[in-house]
Amino acid sequence: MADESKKWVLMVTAQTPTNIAVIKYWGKRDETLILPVNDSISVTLDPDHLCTTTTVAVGPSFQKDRMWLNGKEISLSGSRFQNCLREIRCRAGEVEDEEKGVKIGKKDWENLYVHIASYNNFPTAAGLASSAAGFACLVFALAKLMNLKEDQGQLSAIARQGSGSACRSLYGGFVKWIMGKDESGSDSIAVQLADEEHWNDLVIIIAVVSSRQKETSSTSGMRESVETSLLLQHRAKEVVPKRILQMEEAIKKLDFPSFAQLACADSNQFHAVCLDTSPPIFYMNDTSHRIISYVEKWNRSEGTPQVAYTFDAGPNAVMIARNRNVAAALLGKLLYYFPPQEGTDLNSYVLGDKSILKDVGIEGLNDVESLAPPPEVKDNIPSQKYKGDVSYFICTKPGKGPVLLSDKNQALLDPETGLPK
Ligand SMILES: Nc1ncnc2c1ncn2[C@@H]1O[C@H](COP(=O)(O)OP(=O)(O)OP(=O)(O)O)[C@@H](O)[C@H]1O
Ligand SMILES: C[C@@](O)(CCOP(=O)(O)OP(=O)(O)O)CC(=O)O
Repeated sequence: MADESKKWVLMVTAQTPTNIAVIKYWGKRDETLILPVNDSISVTLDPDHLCTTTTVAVGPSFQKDRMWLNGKEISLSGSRFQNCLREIRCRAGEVEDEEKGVKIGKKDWENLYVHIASYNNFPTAAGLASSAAGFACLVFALAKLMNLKEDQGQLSAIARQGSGSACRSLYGGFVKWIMGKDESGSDSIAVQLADEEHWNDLVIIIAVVSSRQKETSSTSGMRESVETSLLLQHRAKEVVPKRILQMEEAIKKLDFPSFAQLACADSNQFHAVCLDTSPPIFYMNDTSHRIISYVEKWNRSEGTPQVAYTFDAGPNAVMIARNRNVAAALLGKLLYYFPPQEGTDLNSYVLGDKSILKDVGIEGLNDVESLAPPPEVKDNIPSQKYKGDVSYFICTKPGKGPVLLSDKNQALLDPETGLPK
């Protein structure tokens, strides 16, 4: 290794997307290694709208491993962080930086500490899978810094040990997490089914539903389901294996009706498993249920599915529209039912790809107020509005996998000190 009295810091910055499962992971067969009871399939979301940026650094002056999340120092003592760090360190390779005169041998990594700074461009722990993007980014960035020779699949097996769903964020587009059979977990990895260009008609609208922080984390919720739900056993053994094959086929053929039918059914079954858990777990709320009814009614009135919905362990709705025209119509309907609270401006109510607003013909709040009631419900139920029940919407699309950011200005750590900027 280079002269330790010399001050040097080597850094890598990466950006990693989050993902939403369309066939859900719910239940572990091994809690420590995070091995699931069934395969799952997800769509990676566009990192322009939802992503984690992480800078990792190494330097001889660092006294211990440290991490800052969204500007605040957090502890790395938890077993999930420790497992990821251990798995990466033991695979670290040689690194040479001629410019800085630094040479790090394989063995040197055991005596070097890392600094990690990470930033989520969306709310952390709000049910938007920050842990998925976060752990995937941590593993991806450290693997680059430490020159791991492992391929993306092997990296996904390390990210999996931070948070199960994180393994799917190592790729863009459509991703399958293969549950694997091996007790070591070596075959429980993510693979890409299709890249983000494959089905580029799809548009995704997320309704972030107002709620208190969730009472049951995914980790403890799925543990309770494994212990008490018979439906979970049936789902993992009989239902998901068939659905996985059908979903793969639907994605391959760009078959939206099948895709939507499978995604909605799987989300509903996952929430049924939560209800079948003792004591029952309620992740969705009245707003979530309303959104399901609106989408179901609209799909039925059109004769073929226009929009798929899916809900993770929380009340937020993720809606996947078959194309941009449908997404614009969907956003119009959603804004009709869930207008913003007084004092909220449109700019902070619709986030992400705001250009869809123009397609709906909405330029300001006045236009939202004058939206016509969706025709499919006019005669059936009074079209009541639920002002303030949605915190905000995010318009996005399927996106790419992790990338390295070479622009030094995007680094979150100071290149001289290795401390947050
Ligand atoms: N950028 C990040 N880097 C590393 N770890 C992160 C990052 N962001 C979040 N995490 C980890 O994930 C935890 C939050 O996970 P949690 O499952 O509670 O919320 P979520 O992933 O946002 O929501 P959900 O799992 O319901 O979709 C944080 O406490 C932290 O440990
Ligand atoms: C409902 C889900 O979002 C559950 C995600 O669970 P996590 O990956 O957050 O759980 P841990 O592995 O315990 O960290 C479905 C999914 O993403 O497949």
